[in-house]
Amino acid sequence: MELMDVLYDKQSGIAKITINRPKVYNAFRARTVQELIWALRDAWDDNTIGVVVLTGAGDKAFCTGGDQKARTSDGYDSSGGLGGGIGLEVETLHATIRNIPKPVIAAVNGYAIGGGHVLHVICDLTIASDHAKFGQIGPKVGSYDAGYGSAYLARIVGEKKAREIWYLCEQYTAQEALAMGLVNKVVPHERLYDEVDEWCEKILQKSPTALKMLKYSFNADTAHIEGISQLAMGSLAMYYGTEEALEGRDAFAEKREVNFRKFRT
Ligand SMILES: CC(C)(COP(=O)(O)OP(=O)(O)OC[C@H]1O[C@@H](n2cnc3c(N)ncnc32)[C@H](O)[C@@H]1OP(=O)(O)O)[C@@H](O)C(=O)NCCC(=O)NCCSC(=O)CCC(=O)c1ccccc1C(=O)O
Repeated sequence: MELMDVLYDKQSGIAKITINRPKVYNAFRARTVQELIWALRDAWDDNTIGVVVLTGAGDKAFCTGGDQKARTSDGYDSSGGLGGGIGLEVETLHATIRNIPKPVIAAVNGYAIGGGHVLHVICDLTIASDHAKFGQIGPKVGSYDAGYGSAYLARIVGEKKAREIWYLCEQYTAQEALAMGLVNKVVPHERLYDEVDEWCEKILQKSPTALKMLKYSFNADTAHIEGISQLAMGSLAMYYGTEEALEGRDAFAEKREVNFRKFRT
């Protein structure tokens, strides 16, 4: 597959996948999602690869979720990919990160917001730069991920915190994320990739079959969330066409205050 939105590099047992759309803070469009799935599948099939690193290009962002500028009145512009319900094959991307039988490390180099936050949540491990910021933003921009974004997040940070994250849509510092168990380690920004390499080296010294079975065991306990995710994305596809959701999208595009009060009648 010709890669336009993603950089993909394989070296010494490590597959590094970089979302490369820094102008939009590494937001993903349909094509980006397809390329991410392709790269993950390549790493899955390649027996020389023992660990996968997911990160974002530049200094500002890991990933800020769906590209709001590619959002039409019935979901995201799907012209660059298979599309489906919401115009992005996000369910397949999530399932691929979950099911690839190798650890996936999120190297969070900046904002991990919205659907970008969900990506790091699903990864096996997260190492964060000390200037990374974390949060969900869907209810502010007329969107939600009520699959892994809510149910699996609650497994990680607990029900109260997960509800706070979604209901208030605040941003959290890397240290706050560490305190709530959302990330494994915080390092000075300039050390991020050295630290990630060290974690990869430690993983590469371990038995691949043991790691694979452990990953499947961890996954089994939350496997039902895949079904919730399909329902969530199906409902999201219907929600995206509503005036309420479009108000969120338009307010972001027009850089103005959102007005959801009119929908509370
Ligand atoms: C990340 C911000 C908080 C950073 O703010 P700030 O530092 O002030 O920078 P900005 O000037 O806002 O941004 C710089 C530049 O980048 C553009 N940009 C940033 N994010 C996006 C984006 N997601 N899409 C398109 N463009 C983006 C921004 O417009 C600026 O460019 P200009 O040319 O100067 O205008 C802030 O940027 C921010 O809040 N971004 C919005 C993030 C967002 O709305 N993401 C989608 C959230 S939807 C969600 O959370 C739930 C849904 C979900 O998880 C999901 C599930 C399934 C499919 C898709 C999604 C999904 O994520 O939509």
